[in-house]
Amino acid sequence: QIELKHGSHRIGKRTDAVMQKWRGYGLGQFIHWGLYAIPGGEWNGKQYNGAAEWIRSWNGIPKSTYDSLIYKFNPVNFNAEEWAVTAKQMGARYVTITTKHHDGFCLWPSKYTRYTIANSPWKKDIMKPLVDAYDKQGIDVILYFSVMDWNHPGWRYDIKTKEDSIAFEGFKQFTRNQLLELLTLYPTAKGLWFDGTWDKSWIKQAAFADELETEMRKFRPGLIIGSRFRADENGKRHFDSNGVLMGDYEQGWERKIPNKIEDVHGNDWDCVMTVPENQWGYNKAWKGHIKTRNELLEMTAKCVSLGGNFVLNFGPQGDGAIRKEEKQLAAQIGDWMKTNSEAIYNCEYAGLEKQDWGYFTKKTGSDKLYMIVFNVPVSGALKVKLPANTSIGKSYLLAQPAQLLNAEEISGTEYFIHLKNTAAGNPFVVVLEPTAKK
Ligand SMILES: C[C@@H]1N[C@@H](C#Cc2ccccc2)[C@H](O)[C@@H]1O
Repeated sequence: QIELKHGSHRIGKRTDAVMQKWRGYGLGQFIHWGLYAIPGGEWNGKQYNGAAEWIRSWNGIPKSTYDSLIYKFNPVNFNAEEWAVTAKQMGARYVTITTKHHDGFCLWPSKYTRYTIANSPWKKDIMKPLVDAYDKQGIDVILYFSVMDWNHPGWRYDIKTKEDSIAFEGFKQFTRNQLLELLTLYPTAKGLWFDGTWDKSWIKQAAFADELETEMRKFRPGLIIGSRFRADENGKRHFDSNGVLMGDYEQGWERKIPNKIEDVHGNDWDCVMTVPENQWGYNKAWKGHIKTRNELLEMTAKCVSLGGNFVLNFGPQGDGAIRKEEKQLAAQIGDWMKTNSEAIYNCEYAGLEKQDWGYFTKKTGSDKLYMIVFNVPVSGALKVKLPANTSIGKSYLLAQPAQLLNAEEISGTEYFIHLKNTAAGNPFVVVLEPTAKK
């Protein structure tokens, strides 16, 4: 055990109601929107190969040239209600929205910089109508905030000189001011999703970041902050020098999903995922492998089966409209969720051996089990292994509860659930109501 002043301040999961609600969300929406949506992955008429929201950095655009995009930000088709209804129809229970991405452009009229929506042709606050619209749909809001801020003169990748140190002190106060400003302006926000915290300059701020996290939690009791915000005094991120999770949930699952329960170390976590391979901001070219509805449903089921949430990213266009492909996916996912969300919402890891046909989830606070089936075996028989003292009381399709399925006991703990219809097609859910063995 290494003595730490700025490591994790809690062992084990948070048990309060706010975090218990977070744990049961199952499915969320991520929104990446900002100036980068205007070029949309193109510059001087040429597609560039990186992530659309990194075009300023990876495409080597001069600061003043990129910054002048602010004068073009006038999203005439922005409709907060429409975004929130799209998320509602998809079945999202929470949304994470970029308030400020790495380029430093603020979607709210911050007092601490001119590089905000207030100085764009749009002028008006974007965050307030969004927070209100999602609140109205009963979807909890998490505010994404990039600590790394390429626009601010005080930002440094590392602190090497006295000048760096003086500049970065100013930047640290700017960061604190903006975070307290966001918590003040949008008091219904349930959490902060931090990004851009990997550079040495920030990693060296263990004490400052620890104090700031404590201050934010005092300012907004119940605030949810993930493992990506700060490092401990040895520079350890996500997990401190004793291997204990920093923050309230693991934020490392970006565009990747754990494979087995051991990978999540008994922590809360969510996976944030793009529809294309690696585009968070709007990219005009809907290119490379675009994940299908079934792929995204399987990712959702896999995340919930391993005790996490799945957060799907949307990158609205520069004019504020959500692209049609994303709207279609939201509707297709929502269609499936209409029938099957009982196996996703307020569900957790079932503690059963994974089988080839798909994923188990278990209703929190109940013994009810769900089998989310993606791969129907040619035998039509779905294998289930239960704990020794448990048998299957009832089994049926969630979509047709009246039609009981035959659960054949193969051995003391193994059963086959025999499907009546083995036609492949849509993923479906079988419900198991276990009972104690007589
Ligand atoms: C949630 C996602 N994190 C951001 C990133 C990144 C990144 C990309 C390359 C190397 C290191 C970090 C993406 O721009 C998006 O906001």
